[in-house]
Amino acid sequence: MYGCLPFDGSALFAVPEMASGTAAEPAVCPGSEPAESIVPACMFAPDRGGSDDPAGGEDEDGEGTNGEALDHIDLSSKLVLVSPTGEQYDSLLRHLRERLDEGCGETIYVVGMGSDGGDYGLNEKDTEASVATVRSLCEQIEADLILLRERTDAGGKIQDYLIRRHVGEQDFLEVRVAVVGNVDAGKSTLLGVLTHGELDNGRGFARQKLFRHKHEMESGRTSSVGNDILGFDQDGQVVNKPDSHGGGLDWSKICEKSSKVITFIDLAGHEKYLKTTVFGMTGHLPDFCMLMVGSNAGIVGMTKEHLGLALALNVPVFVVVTKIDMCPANILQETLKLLQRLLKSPGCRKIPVLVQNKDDVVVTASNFNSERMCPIFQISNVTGENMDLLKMFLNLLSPRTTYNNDEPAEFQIDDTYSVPGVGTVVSGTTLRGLIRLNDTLLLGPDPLGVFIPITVKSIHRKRMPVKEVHGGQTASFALKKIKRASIRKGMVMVSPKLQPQATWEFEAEILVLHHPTTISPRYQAMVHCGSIRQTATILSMNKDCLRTGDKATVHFRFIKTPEYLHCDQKLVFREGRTKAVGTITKLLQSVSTQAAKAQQSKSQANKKAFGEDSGSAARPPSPTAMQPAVKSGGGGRRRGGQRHRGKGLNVGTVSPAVSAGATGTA
Ligand SMILES: Nc1nc2c(ncn2[C@@H]2O[C@H](COP(=O)(O)OP(=O)(O)OP(=O)(O)O)[C@@H](O)[C@H]2O)c(=O)[nH]1
Repeated sequence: MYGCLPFDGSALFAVPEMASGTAAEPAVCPGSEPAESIVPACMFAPDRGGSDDPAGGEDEDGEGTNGEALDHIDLSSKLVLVSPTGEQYDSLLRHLRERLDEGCGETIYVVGMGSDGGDYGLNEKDTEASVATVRSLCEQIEADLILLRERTDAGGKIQDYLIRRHVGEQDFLEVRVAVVGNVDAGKSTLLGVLTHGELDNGRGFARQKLFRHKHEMESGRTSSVGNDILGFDQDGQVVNKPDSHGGGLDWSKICEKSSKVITFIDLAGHEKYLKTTVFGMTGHLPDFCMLMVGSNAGIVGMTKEHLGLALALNVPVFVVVTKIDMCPANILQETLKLLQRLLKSPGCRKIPVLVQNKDDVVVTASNFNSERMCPIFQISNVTGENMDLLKMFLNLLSPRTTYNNDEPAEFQIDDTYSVPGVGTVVSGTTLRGLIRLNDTLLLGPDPLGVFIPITVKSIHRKRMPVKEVHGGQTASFALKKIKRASIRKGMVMVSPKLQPQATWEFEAEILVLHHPTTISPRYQAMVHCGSIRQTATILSMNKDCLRTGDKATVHFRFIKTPEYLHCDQKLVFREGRTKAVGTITKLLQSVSTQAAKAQQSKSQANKKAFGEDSGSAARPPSPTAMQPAVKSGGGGRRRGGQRHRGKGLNVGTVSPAVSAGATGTA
């Protein structure tokens, strides 16, 4: 299970040693002088062939430059686009369609390169003919063709194009980028500069536009999960136009004009707000993580912590080094050197790549999904240096979640609101499937594990009313006849076809990243899993105790309410400085829907009998009513994630009984 984590322990949380052979050390490109041996982007250019790719990353599926080699029709020559036969044309069309599906509607297409070992590059006439073929393919698919870069090789011209499928007038591609980094790294400032198009003054001017709470305004620190959007039109130009009076942004206008919208999930840098940062990383499902590092401060504070979190959750990371306007050259070099050591260390195993020009942007963006590459930008929010490279890179990022409208719908709730005149509104992310206006979904689980039918009365995407949303898109729904108080973060709305069940207990394979002493059964800490955030107790594990760096199979139980979980979901288990990451492997005690409903009717009948107010309905069940023997230890978790001493939790008797009697498990 851990094979899939690009992580081998707590190495990130100690001062990293110089990487010893974790990544190839290719020669530095002439003309570039990056710090020590940061890999120049040209090492990733497709024209170097697979064998000397420092990522060891020849195309996993054996495809050539434009994905040709999969069927029996030979498309390997660079000349195939010049004048393809009918069969070749159909095959090219099919492959392009597949690639657009994989890339959620986008792909980078290279003209003038084959995979048959011949010289790269085409003469003027062949280039023109090839581009005409690609243009015709794009017309068939209803996609735009945008030239990204042109270069020459032995055989002539090579051109890289962005092919982007047309989206409906109200539609746009959505990419979510989590913004993390230590306090003062310049996160909010960069977002202010990107989304409002005005440079900073070095004294907090740009970030003022983003602060959401009064105390943030006063302290200058981000405490909440903030969302900011940056729209790009078909040609990759930024469409954000702040209001000339208040400086605000009209999200609907941005979305209307955009073919791609980047949503930044601005997360707090201060350790005090780590809980919110973890929630943002797990609950808001970022496609990518932008790790910000102040060039003058270097790798300090929460930098490693945030990087570790992104790695544990398998979110590809790129780094933005800020404040290069005020940083002496030697300090900047030192920061880059430490950064590359950290990225190449055994705990990370990334390949740092310095992005210095537009070519580098194209190369890094087209290879970024490999997860091992880590592009590094050096920018100034004050002078705007290299901001164009960062914007170009953002425009080339494609969402990582592919969606299939035929799958049953699942929507995870990460926030709730009471909107005057509208009622209860829930916001979150559509994990899969398609949700349309007036669809009936099941909302839950409530504290008894029950899901109730609910009709979607209105849908908003980025504050814009829409008729449907699909997998990978965030949205908010107005819900009728339900109180905000009865909905909590972590609940879901799913298609009735899924027959959802809530789970009290689950098994996960975890890796302890850091713990000051040892973790043993009865230890309690906060489980973050998707938008679920609830304390859970360790009931048992396959080792006596766990220390930093240990892996184990652990049996957890939520202390308050059952949750809707899936196998293979990633989780973070944390309390103070203790951190573990893992993957759910088994759902152990799901709530039987019938039993939960019976319990619900019983409690409603009791309430009527005793004349109780309906507001008190949602009380968590006594665990003994739902399953054998677990007591919550007298009401909830103790502070500080301490082990529960004493009688409250009879682990010895619970575990075997639960495992054996796990009826209705998934
Ligand atoms: N000279 C210079 N100053 C910058 C740059 N980027 C940010 N600053 C300044 O650095 C300070 C901190 O920036 P913030 O954007 O608040 O930092 P942050 O990472 O969002 O901090 P938290 O919200 O607390 O996590 C502000 O005074 C900015 O004006 C830059 O590129 N150059």
